Amino acid sequence: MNDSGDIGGYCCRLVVTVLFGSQQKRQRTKNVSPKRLPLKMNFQSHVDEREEIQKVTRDSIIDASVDTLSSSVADTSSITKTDDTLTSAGENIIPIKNTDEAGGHDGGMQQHDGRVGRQKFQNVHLEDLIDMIKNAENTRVRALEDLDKIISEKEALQAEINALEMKLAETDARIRVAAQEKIKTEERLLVLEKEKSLLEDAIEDLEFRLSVAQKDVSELTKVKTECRTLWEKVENLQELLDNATEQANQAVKILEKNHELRRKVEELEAALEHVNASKVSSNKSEQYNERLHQKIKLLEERLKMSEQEIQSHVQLYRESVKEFESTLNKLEERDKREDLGQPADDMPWEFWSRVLLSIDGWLLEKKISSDDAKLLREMAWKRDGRIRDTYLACKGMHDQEAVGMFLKLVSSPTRRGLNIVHIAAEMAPVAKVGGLGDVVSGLSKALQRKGHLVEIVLPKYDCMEYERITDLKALDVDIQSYFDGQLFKNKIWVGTVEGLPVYFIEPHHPAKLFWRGQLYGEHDDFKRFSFFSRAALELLYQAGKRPDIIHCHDWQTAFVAPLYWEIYSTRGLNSARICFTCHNFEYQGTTSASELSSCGLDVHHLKRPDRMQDNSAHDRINPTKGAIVYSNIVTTVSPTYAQEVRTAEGGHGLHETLNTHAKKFVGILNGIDTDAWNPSTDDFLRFQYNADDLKGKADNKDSLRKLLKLSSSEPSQPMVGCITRLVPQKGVHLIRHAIYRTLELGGQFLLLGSSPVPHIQREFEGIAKQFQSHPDVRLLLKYDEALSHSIYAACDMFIVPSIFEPCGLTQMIAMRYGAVPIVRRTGGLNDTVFDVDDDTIPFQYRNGFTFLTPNEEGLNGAMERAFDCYKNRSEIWQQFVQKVMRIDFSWDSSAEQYEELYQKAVARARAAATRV
Ligand SMILES: Nc1ncnc2c1ncn2[C@@H]1O[C@H](COP(=O)(O)OP(=O)(O)O)[C@@H](O)[C@H]1O
Repeated sequence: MNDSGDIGGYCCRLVVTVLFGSQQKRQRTKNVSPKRLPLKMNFQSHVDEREEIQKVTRDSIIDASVDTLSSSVADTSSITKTDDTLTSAGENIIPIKNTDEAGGHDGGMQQHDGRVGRQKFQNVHLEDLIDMIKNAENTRVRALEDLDKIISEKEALQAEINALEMKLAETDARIRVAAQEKIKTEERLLVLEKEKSLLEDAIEDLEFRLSVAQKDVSELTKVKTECRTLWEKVENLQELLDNATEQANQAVKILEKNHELRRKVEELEAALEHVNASKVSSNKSEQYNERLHQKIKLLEERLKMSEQEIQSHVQLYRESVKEFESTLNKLEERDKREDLGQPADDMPWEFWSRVLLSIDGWLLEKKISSDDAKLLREMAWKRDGRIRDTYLACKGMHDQEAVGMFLKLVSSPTRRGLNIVHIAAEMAPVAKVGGLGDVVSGLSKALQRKGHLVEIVLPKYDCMEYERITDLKALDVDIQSYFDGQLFKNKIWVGTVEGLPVYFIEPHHPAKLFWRGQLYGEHDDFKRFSFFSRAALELLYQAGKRPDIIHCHDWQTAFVAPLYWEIYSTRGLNSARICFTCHNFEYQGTTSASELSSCGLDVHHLKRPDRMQDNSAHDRINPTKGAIVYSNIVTTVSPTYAQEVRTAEGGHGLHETLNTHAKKFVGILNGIDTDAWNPSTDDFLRFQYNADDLKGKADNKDSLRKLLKLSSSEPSQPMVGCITRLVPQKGVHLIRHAIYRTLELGGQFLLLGSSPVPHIQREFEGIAKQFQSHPDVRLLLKYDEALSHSIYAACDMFIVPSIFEPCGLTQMIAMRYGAVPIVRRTGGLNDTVFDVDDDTIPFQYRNGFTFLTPNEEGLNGAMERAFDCYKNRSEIWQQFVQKVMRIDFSWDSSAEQYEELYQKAVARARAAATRV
């Protein structure tokens, strides 16, 4: 068993050796690239290889069998030697026995190999031999079977290789096709690029045509706008014509009066003659005679004056008619051209050259001034449509007439918007104490929207809201202005506030005039603001500005009016007309006369009853009075207040002055800045809301209650608000009473305000302390813009119980935020709030609760009616809230009235200039 097993093991090793060798070869074959070996050669090598393997295997087996047989036969006792013998049968067989032993016997074994084999062979039994041969034969058969398997595997691999080579060939072919296609694609690409560049050219061409078309459209729009402007002009002129007709009627009346006067003179002369004839020589008759002469003289003077007046009316009338006709002519011309569809810039260059030559000709012939010629030339260079229209309209006219038409282009009041400069001490939101600040910015914004150039000059206070000024910067220039006999430097800062251009003046004055931590209330306010007024005019003068209107406000800048006419107009700053608005006649800025000279005004010249002397204290001067006397337009902030101040009770001593200047005095109701005061966009509010959706209002009320630690147990508990300066004018005793009355009526009360009057401030501090942890009352004695917005939004009712009120803004703001006003019927309150129960007022205008008598009973009545409606007729109240929120309190219509006043003043000035 052992022997056969050994031989079997040997044969197995042999097969393993053969397989191993063949596998190595297979691996080598696999690694050969089919590309490098041609297909035929490859196949041949496999055949050869197969034969070689079969041969080698056969030989090896036979040799091995014989050798093994020999060695087995030679030494059956010593099986260990078999391994040494086997080593010589094949290089690939690994000896199992110790190699040292094997090595030691190597040489000797080879020498006597055959001899020993034969000896062994003779000793072997035949049966064993046959078994061995059989075994060897079996092994050989198995080896051959394995070989066949290997060969068939190899063939399969070869087939795979062949298939891969086929695929490779196919891929090569595809690559070739693809290369050809690539060439074709490149050709197509070239064609497409050509097409693209053609398309680009076409697009460029189209864009060019589009831009031309857009230009045409914009020209058309321009023409339309101009047409609209011209129609507006016609309307204006129609108005002028109406005015002029009225003036003419007046002139006729004056003429009639004149006739009457002349008749009387004649009668008197006749009487005189009669007296002379009767030769009465008594003293009495002489005196009578004298008086008659004086009367005649007086009457003749009056006659002369009224004739002059008539002349000026007639002159104005003629000018208006002429202007009207010329505008009409222009319009007709334009209409004709527009009918022909002529575009605005369609005039050939030849045309513009002719226009320029005409202007030059008139200049050389001294028919127009060089300034006018410059302006007209500039218009012609710019191919201005107006100069083209005028030129066309002048065809066939005499030179004189044509020149007149052209000059109107450079002096026409409707030629452009006005340049309006406000000089003021306040401007919301950067420097605001009260309504004045709101008016300056609100009116300016509205005028700016109407196309006017509006600029504002303010002092540069240290305590301004600087973060509300955009692009604030100091100019690299100092403006020197006169004060107290010397020149002081002023640094000029510029920046925009609410989109308006603002100049801030910072005086380099040792008294640090505007570094006081507050706008007003300083002991030297007169000095501070007279300095500022002068510096502001100096700025306009040195900047070479030619404003049409300089608008000054309240006594702080009232000095501007006399300074302008007494000093600056004679220096050349004379293009403007002065408008003065008094926001409150209670504050007039009177002071001892000597102080006036500091700003350069001549006290002796001005301290006169008809100029700046105060009407009650004759040793004092009154800047407000000075502005009334020296301004071309004087306004106040509501029609009712304008009436009130013309009475002895309401005029604060200026009623006579106002009556003397009644012709130029008018009350125009303030508006409110509806952008700044808008509950649907107000950033100060936690919840925005509008008339159609009032939920936000209730939410604001709730949130403010929590903020101020007021009771919020009853959401519908009415809240009454009041935001005000605490000064006697505002009815402080009624405000105080309203707090208690509100509690009695079951409401909550909120007061935001502070007082410049120490005893009032103290009194309210006491009340605030009393209610400091009350669930229904809170007094906030400070100025707080953000909080004011929250209070307007949270309140259901708002009280303004003023003793007098020039206009009042808080009632209008309150209504815009849905708080129903309870006000005293005075001044602007009378013009803005109409009682719900007043049958004399059309229903649609009724918007609040009013009372007339400024006492507790009066206020109680209005408050009780308001509470009753709120509590018992909630649906009506809701509608009421929506109604007041929708009222238009914008500046639009008020700005229009100012605009009209400005235009008329400017037109009068120009008419006067042409007469001169
Ligand atoms: N304490 C305050 N905090 C915030 N704003 C106030 C305060 N007092 C008044 N205002 C605001 O000042 C303006 C008052 O204008 P107005 O009613 O014309 O009164 P006046 O100009 O007489 O002070 C309003 O815009 C009001 O909201």
